[in-house]
Amino acid sequence: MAHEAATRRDDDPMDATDPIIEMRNARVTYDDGETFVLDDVSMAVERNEVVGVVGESGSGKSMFASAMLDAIPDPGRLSGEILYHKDDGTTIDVLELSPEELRKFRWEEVAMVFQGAMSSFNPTMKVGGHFEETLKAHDADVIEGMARAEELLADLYLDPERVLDSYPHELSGGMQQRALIALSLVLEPNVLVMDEPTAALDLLMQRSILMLLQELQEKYDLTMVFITHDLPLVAALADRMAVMYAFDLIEVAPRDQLIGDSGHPYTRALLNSTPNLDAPLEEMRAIEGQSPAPINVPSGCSYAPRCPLATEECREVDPEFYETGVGHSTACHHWERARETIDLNFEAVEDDAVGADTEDHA
Ligand SMILES: Nc1ncnc2c1ncn2[C@@H]1O[C@H](COP(=O)(O)OP(=O)(O)OP(=O)(O)O)[C@@H](O)[C@H]1O
Repeated sequence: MAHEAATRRDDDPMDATDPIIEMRNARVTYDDGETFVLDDVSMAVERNEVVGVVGESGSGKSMFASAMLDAIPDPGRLSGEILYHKDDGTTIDVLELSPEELRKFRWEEVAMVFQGAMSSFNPTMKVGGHFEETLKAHDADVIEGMARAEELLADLYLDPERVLDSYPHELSGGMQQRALIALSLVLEPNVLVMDEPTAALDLLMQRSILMLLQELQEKYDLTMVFITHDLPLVAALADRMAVMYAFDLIEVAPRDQLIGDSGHPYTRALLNSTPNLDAPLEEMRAIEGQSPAPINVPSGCSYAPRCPLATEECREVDPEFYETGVGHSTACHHWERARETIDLNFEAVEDDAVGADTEDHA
């Protein structure tokens, strides 16, 4: 068979030389295990890398992000293992932390920023109050911490004095979101997990924030996990990309490989359905059919009912990951045929695309 040359992988956690977070067989259920909205997901995140996680709405991206911090919204239940490797070489088993330990972990090691800053801020408290309250709650030195807050706000091209002295509603959406990113970093976490952090903002502000995140990542050696449905947006920032379909990862690869040489028919369809300035409109193709609800996930490959290459094998055997390139894992029995027969019309994203047209940060 065509794919025999590839190594079949049974070790789900993707290879990593210096992982900071390892998710092993993570599952989330809201109905005592009848259905799963995160279904046996394993992935390692390398220290200092930027991982972009993409997928259609409802594919489980938020569950993936929240699982890293054991922050699944109630009454969801998370099982599996989340390991966090500290700088000092010790390892934290996140799902075994006490509520108090978890509270510290979430700000001091791994911080999270969600879409819609407005709902994260208390509207009756000035922005400066949020920084002070956070520092006090973690027994941090407030004077030192506020100096750090000012530096972070300035890093994000905000006027620290003005922003700290403002109520959240006095700031624009883009300023609020940047203030929230500064707040999430005030306790010097190593990892920043962002779930659609720019979704509510206009295109220019999205690009601008991405450029600032890139600068922050370099300045503070951050590891970033960026969740979005907007593939071109995160492709401009990510070192590695992961694609989710039906509550599971289906492909993980270095950014350029995922965009230029993906092996999964779904990833290729996703790329071809993405609005792209370089591709003629007539080449843009919507993905036919719908992704399954948790109750209807088919057996075998969950993409098989929509896949032009599906065979009996796909309907019967859920594909493991195949190693389809260096650091490139693809959960498809027919990855070689996908590359041969499904043409791509998505042009690779220029690295400097993030910086384009972003002079006005305010
Ligand atoms: N509180 C809940 N109870 C039951 N099911 C839920 C709950 N929250 C989310 N889900 C389900 O979990 C699945 C995954 O949701 P998730 O929010 O992770 O998707 P997503 O890919 O982030 O989508 P979006 O891009 O729309 O935010 C969906 O089918 C959703 O309906």
